Amino acid sequence: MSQSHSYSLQDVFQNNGLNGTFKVVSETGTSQPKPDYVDSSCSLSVKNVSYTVSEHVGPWWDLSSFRKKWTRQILNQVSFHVDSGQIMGILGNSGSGKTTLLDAIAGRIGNSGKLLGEVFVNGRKLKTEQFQDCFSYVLQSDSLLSYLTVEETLTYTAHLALRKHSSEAIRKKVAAVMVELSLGHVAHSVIGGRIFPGISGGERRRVSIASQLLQDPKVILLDEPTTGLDSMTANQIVVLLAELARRDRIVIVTIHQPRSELFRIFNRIAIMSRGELVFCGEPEEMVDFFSSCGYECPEYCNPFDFYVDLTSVDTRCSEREAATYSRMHDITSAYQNSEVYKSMLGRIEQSCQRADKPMIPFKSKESPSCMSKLNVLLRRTVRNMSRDRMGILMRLSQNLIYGLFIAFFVMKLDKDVTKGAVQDRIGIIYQSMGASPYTGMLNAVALFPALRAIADQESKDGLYQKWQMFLAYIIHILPFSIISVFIFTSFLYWTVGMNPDPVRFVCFSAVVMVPHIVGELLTLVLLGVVQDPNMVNSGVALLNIAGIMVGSGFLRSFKQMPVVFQWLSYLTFQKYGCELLIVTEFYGLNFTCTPLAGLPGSCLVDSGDMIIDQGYPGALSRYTQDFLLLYAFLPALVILGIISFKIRDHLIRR
Ligand SMILES: Nc1ncnc2c1ncn2[C@@H]1O[C@H](COP(=O)(O)OP(=O)(O)OP(=O)(O)O)[C@@H](O)[C@H]1O
Repeated sequence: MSQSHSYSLQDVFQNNGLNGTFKVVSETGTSQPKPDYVDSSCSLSVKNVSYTVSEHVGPWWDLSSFRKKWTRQILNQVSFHVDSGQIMGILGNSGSGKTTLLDAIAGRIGNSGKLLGEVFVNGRKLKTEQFQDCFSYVLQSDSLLSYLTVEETLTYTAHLALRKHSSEAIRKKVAAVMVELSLGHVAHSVIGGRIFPGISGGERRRVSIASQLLQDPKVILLDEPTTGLDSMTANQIVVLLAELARRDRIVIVTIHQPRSELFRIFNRIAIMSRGELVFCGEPEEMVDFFSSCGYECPEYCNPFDFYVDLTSVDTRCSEREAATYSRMHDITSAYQNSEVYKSMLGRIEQSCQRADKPMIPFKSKESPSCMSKLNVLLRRTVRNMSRDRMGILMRLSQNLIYGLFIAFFVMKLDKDVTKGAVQDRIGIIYQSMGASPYTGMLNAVALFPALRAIADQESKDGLYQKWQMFLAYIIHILPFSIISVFIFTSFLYWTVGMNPDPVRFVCFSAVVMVPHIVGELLTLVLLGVVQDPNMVNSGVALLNIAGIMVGSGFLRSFKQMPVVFQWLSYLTFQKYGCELLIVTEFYGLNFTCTPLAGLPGSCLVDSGDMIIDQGYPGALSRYTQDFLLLYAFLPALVILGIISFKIRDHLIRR
């Protein structure tokens, strides 16, 4: 049943007679009558949800104990019932299982453990594939693009979620959601990030909630929405959530220890400890229940703090642990024998037994086609990046800066063999092939993890799949990669005086482009399956070092290499790239020589063709083939990336 009036903290304090200090015992009788939600348009029942995981007994280096496993109970027979129009707060100390319970309800728990129990919406049992379409889930951390405005953020999300809506309808929807969450005044402000200011933390939280509201969910789950906010802002967020609930929705929110003013904001309060529901009921029922157990909340004491402390298990020493565990256990048993518990079980049965069960209210899900999603993701990523001046500057200049180092070091290439004509040219080729992947890698590590976090969340919301974000990212970096490599090669090639043939310059640039893009692609592929960007950094660096060692033929000629390395060299892009650059630079080049006194044979090499024949026999005839094989690494890595991000779907649970 929806109610039209809105709440503010002030209203709540006044309605409840709460003027700063909290008097639990004397206030219980004066509470306002709760609305009757029995005929609500939606109900959520959670029945006997348990979750267990197997854990190794010992560390991995102690094999005998590592092989043994023990079962850990994370959730134990949790049941509760909520009707629409209600907000339920799940309280509990850290590690009590609040987030796991929310994940279990939302169907996001993954398959690392064993999940038992059932979730019903309107008395109908949810099937596995229905969870995502039924619940909206706001995670503890906001994953938003820093350079977009609030309005843009919501508009792009709406475009990803709602296909059948026209642009005008989406504009109206976004405007309505912004009004509902009081975001109108910051509609054109950028979200902001760690290095530049944007909207406040509370406003960011509201944008995250607004993104979920675009699909008109009936059930909204929020994990710690007040974490990291000052208490005033935290209270405002909870009041706002209560307001959303009053508009015919179910809101379930985990919260550490809210301020006492919020006591009557919640229609249901659940307290968790060690994976068990120690209590779940209305605030007044909670006070009565704990009083009947002999634990009266002292006057002027925050009841949330008091009851959570009372039911927590203190693990600081074994005696305290035994005593507090026993107390928690006694309270849980008392709750399971209480009228509150029985009446809650009755409501679950009532909603499941109803003959005229309403349909399950799914979120609006008119998802666009794969290409349209890719288009929206691409536009969103480009818009975000176009405002990141430092990011663009970094992308465009890093190769050039590297080119400056080389040019400054080499200065001018000589034709005289004894003055480094061969060695300096090979050095430039080695540096161009060996260092370009690093700049690509640095870009990906700096820019992609933020997008990956957003893709993780939005793919869980069913907006698109993670690999689509990967593709959008690749497409949007391509022009930057091409321009940045051309700036690098244009400067280096002509400054140091490489082979002065424009066609060769284009070939040189086209070859150097590949290691740069491969470095970025390889990093993205690994970022799909490895969470830690530092590990990815090290992995790509090592792969690149190994590749240039085996593939270039500079450190050891191919003829001298053990056969296994000769075969391995065919798997490296450096083999084809170096061979191409050697031919591009050395073919048809004639050297001069000033014989060095006391060094007979210093003038043995007189042409570039000799370098090719001796180090890379047949390279000239393989020129086109080498180009094709080099460029084949790009689509191969794109396909690997798609596979990697599909694997990520199974790896990332929350
Ligand atoms: N898949 C899992 N494997 C092993 N342990 C797990 C798994 N999921 C959760 N846990 C453990 O279950 C306990 C409850 O975790 P959960 O994140 O639900 O707690 P919480 O109440 O939300 O804590 P906090 O308030 O600190 O976020 C923790 O000790 C956590 O380490």
